[in-house]
Amino acid sequence: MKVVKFGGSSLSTGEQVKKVFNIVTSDPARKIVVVSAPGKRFSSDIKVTDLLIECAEKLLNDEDANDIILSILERYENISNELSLSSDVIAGIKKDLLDVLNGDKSNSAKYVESVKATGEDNHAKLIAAFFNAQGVEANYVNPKEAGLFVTDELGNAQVLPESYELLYNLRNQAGIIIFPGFFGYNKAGEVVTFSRSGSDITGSILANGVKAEVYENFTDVDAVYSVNPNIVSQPKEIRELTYREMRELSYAGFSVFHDEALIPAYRAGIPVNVKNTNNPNAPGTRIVNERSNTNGPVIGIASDKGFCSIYVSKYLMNREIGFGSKLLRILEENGLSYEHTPSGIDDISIVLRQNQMSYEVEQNIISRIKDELAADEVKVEHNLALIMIVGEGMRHNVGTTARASKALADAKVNIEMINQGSSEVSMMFGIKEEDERRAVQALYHEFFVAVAVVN
Ligand SMILES: Nc1ncnc2c1ncn2[C@@H]1O[C@H](COP(=O)(O)OP(=O)(O)O)[C@@H](O)[C@H]1O
Ligand SMILES: N[C@@H](CC(=O)OP(=O)(O)O)C(=O)O
Repeated sequence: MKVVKFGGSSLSTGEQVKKVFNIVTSDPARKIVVVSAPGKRFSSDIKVTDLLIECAEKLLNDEDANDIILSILERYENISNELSLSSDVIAGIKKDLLDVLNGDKSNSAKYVESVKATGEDNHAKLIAAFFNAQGVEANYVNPKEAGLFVTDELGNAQVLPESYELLYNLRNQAGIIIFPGFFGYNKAGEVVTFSRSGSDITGSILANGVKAEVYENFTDVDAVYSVNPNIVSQPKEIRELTYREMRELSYAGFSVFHDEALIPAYRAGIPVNVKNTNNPNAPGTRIVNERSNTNGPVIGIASDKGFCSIYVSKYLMNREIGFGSKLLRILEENGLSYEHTPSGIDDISIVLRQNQMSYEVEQNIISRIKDELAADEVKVEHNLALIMIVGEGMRHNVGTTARASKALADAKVNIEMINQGSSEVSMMFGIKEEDERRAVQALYHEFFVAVAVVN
């Protein structure tokens, strides 16, 4: 049995849904189909999920949301018309959406969650109707009925372990299962969504629950590329990656697959196959426990913007017991999570996502570190990009840091910090955001031979 997930780009029009139908029905093992809300049809288009969030926020502010409600319904109507579905389908979607929009607004965050989830929920119903109209038995399955229970972290849900056993029963259900991605239910029976792009997570949880032979994740590219194709044109395709490599790369910026989506599949030892809905015969990329092919120390280079670093120096920091834990406690007390902590003998930097930290919080942290830890110097540097070079081969290869540093120096990129991950399969470089593209292109050139770059 296979679990297949189709992303928003794969389901953005009726034509795309027809491709999905052909892919699913071409292989009887494709039994569980996880779907996203309609995504972008072209690059400047707006995802239905974004329209829903804007709509919910308008209604919470007592603003007129009629135009946006019409735009959302129009997306489903266009798809339904292209698929020649009966008008009942759209009538059902309209009723469901309006019921949720007119629902309880006393807790605004929970209200937004319910509205957001209708994107996937209604699309799953529409797609099930299309399969049935083609004479193929397919059933929409609601995550609550199936037992997909999650924590109460709104917009950042984590699966509860008991879900896996409950989801196993999906194996016994007749016909093809059309399952909405992106959300589950808390113990109180309320909708809670995963973080953005979280339908990938739903697919992985289901693959673990039903002990699938493979989790196929269909998107709009032929493979996971060794670098973001928006930075380097026609980059090298990756045939096989380990879970660990993919986790590092998706965490560090490969938006093609959600970084949290690997864990459930990994725990159950289920391979993940990233494939293209628009070219399903291409082999795609397989994510597995161990890979055989060797292609140099580096398999991929990922990057992401929006970080800052808090640099703290104090003479004899190395001898002060508990310095690190006191420092991290100050962050914890300000509700901040951190990404990396490169350190020296007398100094340490804490790298974090800067959108978590307001100006007031930043000032508070600086003065607390100075006062409570008697630091000699505290400096916050903003607008950093992190570049992650990843590859299992790096564990046994001593020259990688030198090659990367030289490539960056030749491209006139100043390295603000370096961190060798303890996993030994990754190396992180902190640089200024404005140097990101140049740096990634230089590293790609160094590790994957000369190719054309996108300016
Ligand atoms: N290393 C990479 N390999 C492949 N695609 C990448 C990579 N990094 C970023 N992407 C982007 O990820 C996109 C697919 O992810 P996403 O838009 O979330 O798809 P979906 O709609 O299927 O969920 C690609 O179109 C590509 O622009
Ligand atoms: N629709 C949700 C969940 C998702 O996974 O979407 P996509 O498959 O289009 O990335 C979002 O936009 O976040």
